[in-house]
Amino acid sequence: MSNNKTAAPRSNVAGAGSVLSTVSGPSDAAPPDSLGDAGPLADELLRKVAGNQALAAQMPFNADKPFEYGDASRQPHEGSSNTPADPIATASTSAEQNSSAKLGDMPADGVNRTNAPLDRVRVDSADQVLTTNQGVPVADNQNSLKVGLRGPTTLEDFILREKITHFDHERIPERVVHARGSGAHGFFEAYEALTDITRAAPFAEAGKVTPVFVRFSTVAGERGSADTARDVRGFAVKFYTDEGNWDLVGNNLPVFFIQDAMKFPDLAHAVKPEPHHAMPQASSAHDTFWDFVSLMPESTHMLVWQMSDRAIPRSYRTMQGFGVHTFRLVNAAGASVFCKFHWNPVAGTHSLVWDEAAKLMGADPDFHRRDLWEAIEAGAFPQWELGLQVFSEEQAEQFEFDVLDATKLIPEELIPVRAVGRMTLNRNPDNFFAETEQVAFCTAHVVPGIDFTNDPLLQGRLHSYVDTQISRLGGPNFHEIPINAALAEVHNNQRDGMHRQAIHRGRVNYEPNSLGGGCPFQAGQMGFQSFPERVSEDKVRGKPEKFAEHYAQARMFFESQSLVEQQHIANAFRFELTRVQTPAVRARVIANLANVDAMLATSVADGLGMEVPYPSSLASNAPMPSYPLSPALSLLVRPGSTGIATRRIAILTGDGVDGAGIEKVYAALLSAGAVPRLVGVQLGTRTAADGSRLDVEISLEAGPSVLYDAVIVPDGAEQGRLAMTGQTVEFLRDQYRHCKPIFAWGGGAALLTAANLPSSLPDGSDDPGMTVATAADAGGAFEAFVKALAGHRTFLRETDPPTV
Ligand code: HEM
Repeated sequence: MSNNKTAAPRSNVAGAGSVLSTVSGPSDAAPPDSLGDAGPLADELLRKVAGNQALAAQMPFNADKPFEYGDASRQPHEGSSNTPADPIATASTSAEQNSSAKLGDMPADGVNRTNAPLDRVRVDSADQVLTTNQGVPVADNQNSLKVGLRGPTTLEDFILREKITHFDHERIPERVVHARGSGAHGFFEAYEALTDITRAAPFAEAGKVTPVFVRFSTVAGERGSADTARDVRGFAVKFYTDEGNWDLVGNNLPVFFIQDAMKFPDLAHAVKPEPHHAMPQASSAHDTFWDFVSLMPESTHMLVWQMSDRAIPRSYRTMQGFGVHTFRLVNAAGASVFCKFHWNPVAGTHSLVWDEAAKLMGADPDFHRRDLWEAIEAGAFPQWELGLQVFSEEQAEQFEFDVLDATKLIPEELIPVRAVGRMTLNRNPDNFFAETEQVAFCTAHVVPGIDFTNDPLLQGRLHSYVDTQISRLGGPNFHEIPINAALAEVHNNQRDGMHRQAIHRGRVNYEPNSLGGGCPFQAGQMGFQSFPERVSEDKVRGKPEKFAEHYAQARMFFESQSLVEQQHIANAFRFELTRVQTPAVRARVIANLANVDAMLATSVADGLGMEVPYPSSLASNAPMPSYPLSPALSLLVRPGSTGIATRRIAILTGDGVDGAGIEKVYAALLSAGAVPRLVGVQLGTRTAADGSRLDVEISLEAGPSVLYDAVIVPDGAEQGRLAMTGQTVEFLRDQYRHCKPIFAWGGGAALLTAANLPSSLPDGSDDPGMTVATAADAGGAFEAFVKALAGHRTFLRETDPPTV
């Protein structure tokens, strides 16, 4: 590496002058030759960063600038430049960039409906006098009232008693399922009017904007459990529509374990910690879960999904969402079609690998919560397209499966997904408890234009949610909690109950009446009208014949996966069943898998040291349907369109590194929206080879490999010495093992050698995720690294069992 301090800056980095001025090293330091040949991509990125003071301010090349772990600390939630005080302004900017929508357009009455229910109740206590809950100013919040300084505390001390009493009652029951979650505000914007198929308000016209609140969750773990457990993720969206709240309470998998609500309590009991010792936490890898599902072959399709990488998403931002059930859409004329709802992430579908997910549970149990929060704070607003699969009842009758069976999906190749709008999450909650914890979703919350089908799982859900919320939220009035309150006006004759907030006036709380002006009146045709489906059947307990086929779609799903995804599924079954102590349970699961795919059953059985048992008997005599492969079911077909934005990159930094080279790489990554971090053995200032100083932002101990999507090992004569620290070697080996892009230039390559990382793939071919360059070639190599980063991972590195 050249460190020519007297040379003039090279022309291709001259644009970075304003950034370079923040360097605390010698003022005559010139950019090094190594990255001077950074190439057009890096040049363009550097030009961007040079003109962007906000980015420049994030550069860690000034020893006086304090840095803390976490991006949120750089962009304070309140009043940050990325979080305008008026979220409508944010929404406008974002929407204008993404479409022709006019989100700034307020209704004629000028009411900001996006935040109205929350604005009413926001409290900011800064610079205010401390009071009791009765508004009495508190003179001393440090000392209780005593008889003498060393005497007993008086019962009279109402200030102490009020404070402690409130504290004693601060916890409410957690959700019986989906207890662990994270929420965000945003808006949905329709691409076009869908009035031909539904009168639902969000689809009334192109560009129509509807505020939303979204809560993502895991299912099995308790409220304080880790985010990256292998689990289904909840994906619940509350649309605050002009005609009341519509809750689309979905998951990130399009099918479910069971067909009938009757079995839901059993399913939840089986997967939750076992009742005698309350273990394991947030894990399906235990006997009671697999015992139950092995006896419920209808769960087989869902199990293959749950063992897939979809159950360990990289981020909430990179997972799909599904309404799961078949719903009805109804237009103003009363005509109805069936519909399945899909959310497709603009950032693409990306997942963790299991070893990484397991390590993340310790390294950062809040990994997904933090990721969502930081992305929104940083202005990288997560987005999803809403897609509809619309089909008629006549079409449904032709399908080989029953659309009322939630263990089946409709292949996209059979009914295409039509993109109808986009959801953007652009504001974090102000208060976790008030918003994310108290939000109450319910499948029964539909609006005119959306209706139910007879799916027996959905029908049970219609009851369950409000029922549980009455106990979780302490009575029947939780619809008045601001996060749950409709933006549409609410008028009815319901009164009283625990925690009633509204003060209804007048003597009339019944209808019809003549004393209150007859109000509120019924809306008739304007109101919600259930679709008048004709039903004429015997009352029975049972299921239709098509519900009895449990394996064909599981086979379609498995065989539509790429080889690496198939291997991950087999490995996940092996892991979970290895944790199962009862051999008969393992055998039953594999007997069910034998009906899905022989390779899958054999692979899992091999992994458990078992023979493949005889396939379990089928519940239906009808021939098993044979579905064509459905390529849309692979995660790999949705790379997304946000490039490397929000990816986290560790730059291993020791003394004697190529300081100017690091600075250029850092600037280029920042400019592309990525999140580079200088990672070192410990915090403090490092002196680069050119004498400039670099502030290590996080230590290897506090910022282990799993927190990063990629690693860069810059040039430096002493970089190889970093390998003397076990943490560095572990860091690099985990990056390699988790198939992440690795970029080293110049002396940095010595560290890869010291960590014993293979230089080629197991089959001997070049590893596209491993970019090693001489100092002179580093610029071009950086582009290759960025390409690998956009491609996420190099799964071809994987061996089973791992050799690294
Ligand atoms: C009969 C079947 C089901 C029953 C009885 C049931 C019941 C429940 C209950 C009691 C809760 C806690 C609600 C609360 O305390 O606010 C819940 C949460 C949730 N359920 Fe279900 N569930 C069922 C099936 C499903 C299915 C099939 C899906 C996905 C399509 C789903 C998605 C969710 C989600 C996303 C949440 C969390 C909502 C939030 O973030 O607050 N559930 N479920």
